[in-house]
Amino acid sequence: MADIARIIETHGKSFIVELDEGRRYIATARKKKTDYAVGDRVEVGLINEEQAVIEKVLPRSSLLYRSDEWREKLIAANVTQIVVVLAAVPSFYEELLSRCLVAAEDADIRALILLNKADLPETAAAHEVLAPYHRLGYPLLELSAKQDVAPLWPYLAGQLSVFVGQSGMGKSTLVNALLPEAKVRTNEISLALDSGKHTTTHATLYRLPNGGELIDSPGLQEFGMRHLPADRLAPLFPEFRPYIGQCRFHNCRHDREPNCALIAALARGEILPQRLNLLRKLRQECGV
Ligand SMILES: Nc1nc2c(ncn2[C@@H]2O[C@H](COP(=O)(O)OP(=O)(O)OP(=O)(O)O)[C@@H](O)[C@H]2O)c(=O)[nH]1
Ligand SMILES: [Zn+2]
Repeated sequence: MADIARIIETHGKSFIVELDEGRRYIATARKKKTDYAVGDRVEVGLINEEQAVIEKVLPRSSLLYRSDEWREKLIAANVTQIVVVLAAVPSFYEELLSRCLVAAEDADIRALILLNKADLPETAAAHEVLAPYHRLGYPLLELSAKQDVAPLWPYLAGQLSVFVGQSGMGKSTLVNALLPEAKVRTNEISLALDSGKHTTTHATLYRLPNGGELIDSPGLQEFGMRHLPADRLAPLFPEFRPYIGQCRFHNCRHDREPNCALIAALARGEILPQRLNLLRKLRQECGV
């Protein structure tokens, strides 16, 4: 009978899987075309004390992935929350945040906007930029990973959270502060699996002392969403939902059409220009 395990680390085509009782194995996929993500529950065949083969993936409650022109890349499976780590310095891409929020809506999971480096004086200006997103209904938490991560604990309890962020936002500092036994980060198996590669691009799942779990994913610079059908995009912006179906043309691109409900809402100051622009951009990326 096959054993059920969870993927807790991904290293390219190699994985570390953990059985429910806690035993860990290095695993590879039976099939050539691997499409597994950290957080996936999988059926495995055990080869010996250290190695296993992944036979198949079990149904996922959620899946986060990104796609550019050429390929799709899985970010994490079965997560219940995406934590977008931002900081005032270096500056962050507001559009990347918005894309993460759209991805969270699509995956039907929570999103938390985390403004790190609150000890820096530039944080007040960054907070101003983020306040409109908070008004859309997304929680916004300000803290300093270097000083105190305690305010974050209540948000993580009972959730499987994936931390995403651009390089330099302090994601590693944050994860290390949440995991006092940070030596797990550089366990020997992981180092062996990464050897010979220029960068460590792996994602890792950690258990937190308060019952939550977190996935530390590689730095995110781009978030392509070509996989989303154009007609499904607008509802992923919660503040656009009241206007959907109100445009004159049912296939409105919300671009230059007359009697577009979103353009009218923008003119009345009811929606943000950068959000409508992102919707248009995502539609264009889909080729519509
Ligand atoms: N002032 C201040 N600096 C911080 C804080 N958290 C992290 N930093 C600094 O920000 C820089 C980047 O932190 P990292 O944790 O390496 O950032 P990262 O997001 O993991 O970036 P990559 O490793 O490039 O993916 C480091 O110099 C940290 O010391 C904070 O709360 N306050
Ligand atoms: Zn329209």
